[in-house]
Amino acid sequence: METRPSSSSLTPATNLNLDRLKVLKLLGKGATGTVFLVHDSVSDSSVSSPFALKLVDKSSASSLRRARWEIQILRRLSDDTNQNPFLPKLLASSSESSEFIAWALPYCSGGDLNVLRHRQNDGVFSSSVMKFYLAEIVCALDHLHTMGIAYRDLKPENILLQESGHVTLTDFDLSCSLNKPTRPEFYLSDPESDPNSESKLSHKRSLRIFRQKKKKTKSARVNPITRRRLSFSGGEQSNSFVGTDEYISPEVIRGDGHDFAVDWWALGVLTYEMMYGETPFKGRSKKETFRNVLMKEPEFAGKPSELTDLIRRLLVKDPTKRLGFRRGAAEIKEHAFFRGVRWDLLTEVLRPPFIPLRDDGELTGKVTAESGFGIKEYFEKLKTPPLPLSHECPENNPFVDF
Ligand SMILES: Nc1ncnc2c1ncn2[C@@H]1O[C@H](COP(=O)(O)OP(=O)(O)OP(=O)(O)O)[C@@H](O)[C@H]1O
Repeated sequence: METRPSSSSLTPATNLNLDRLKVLKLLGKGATGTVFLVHDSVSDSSVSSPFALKLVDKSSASSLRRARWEIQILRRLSDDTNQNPFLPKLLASSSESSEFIAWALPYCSGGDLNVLRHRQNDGVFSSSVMKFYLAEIVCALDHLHTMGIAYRDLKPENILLQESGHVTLTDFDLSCSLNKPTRPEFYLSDPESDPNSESKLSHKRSLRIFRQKKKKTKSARVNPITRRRLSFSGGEQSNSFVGTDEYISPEVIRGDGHDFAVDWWALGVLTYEMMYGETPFKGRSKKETFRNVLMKEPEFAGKPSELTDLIRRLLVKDPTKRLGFRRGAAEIKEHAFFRGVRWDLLTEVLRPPFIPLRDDGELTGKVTAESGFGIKEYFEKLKTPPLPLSHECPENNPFVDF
């Protein structure tokens, strides 16, 4: 009998049976969850449709709360009749076992934008590559904001590349539900001001000099800051203290209450990092980073350009004066840097700058249905002391990344 591919037959209503899933690979580990590439050993024994499975250990009450919230957001995104191509779909979730809460997502085989940036010459993207990724990210944020969701965790590590080379935002546990802004101009698309700046980039040359002037500091941006006050949903603003140090906005640090404009601030930080290979406000400590976010203006190497103008307008400390505050994504889409982008045709017309190589062997060769580990077995194994190195065979051992 022909077996049905697993991920294509999953729906958000499907109840995943964790006992049938086999781990092919560890995809990542964040502050709350562990993400595996898995396949269903019964319905997909030939490993034709593997998918990503995020597992969260239920022993931490806050992780559990955040996991349930993330599933709720993903379900909303999946139920939306007008699905956005740059946001993930919930494929299925498992009924909660005593130990885990788990859900399935489409596998993004291209890794994340942080890894991709480090593979570039000088560790930065060209302006045209940035335009492609930023346009897709703006579309994804626009869609979330239209649904009343502030994302609040934009950073390169959370921007994954699909097999097609297009982006997908991931990790929604810090997002929150807000009422849509009541200011009427938010819904207008009237670009009375054109924030154009005509000068050209002489970017890479000045980048080296600029970097020499800056001190190197250690990266500490994996763990989101814990909430001061839990508020997943509420009114027009949220007061919770969330985000990753270098991406956090001034209004969040001040505890002023914040809204969708925090995502446009983070877009400014992201754009800066894609351009210069480092974030604009990073200090030697969290305290110094926060002081910089509140007080320091971003430094730009080289001549002013449309790109630096965009960043400058996004990194305005006062959220009410920030690009995107008044009319949302429309203001950003109208910026000169995005001139020529066909926003309605992003998925069809543009050829993504990088297409992940399809490594079939990775999925079906070295680790097969027979050799894949069960989820529970995987975690059990982690609790036992490792074998001496001489007994390990790294090529076939999916635990090596741990
Ligand atoms: N659908 C996917 N396809 C491929 N890799 C994925 C997928 N989802 C997540 N990952 C990988 O797993 C990592 C951790 O996932 P995620 O960010 O959702 O976990 P988290 O515990 O919520 O992280 P954080 O510490 O940022 O809150 C990601 O950075 C990415 O490398």
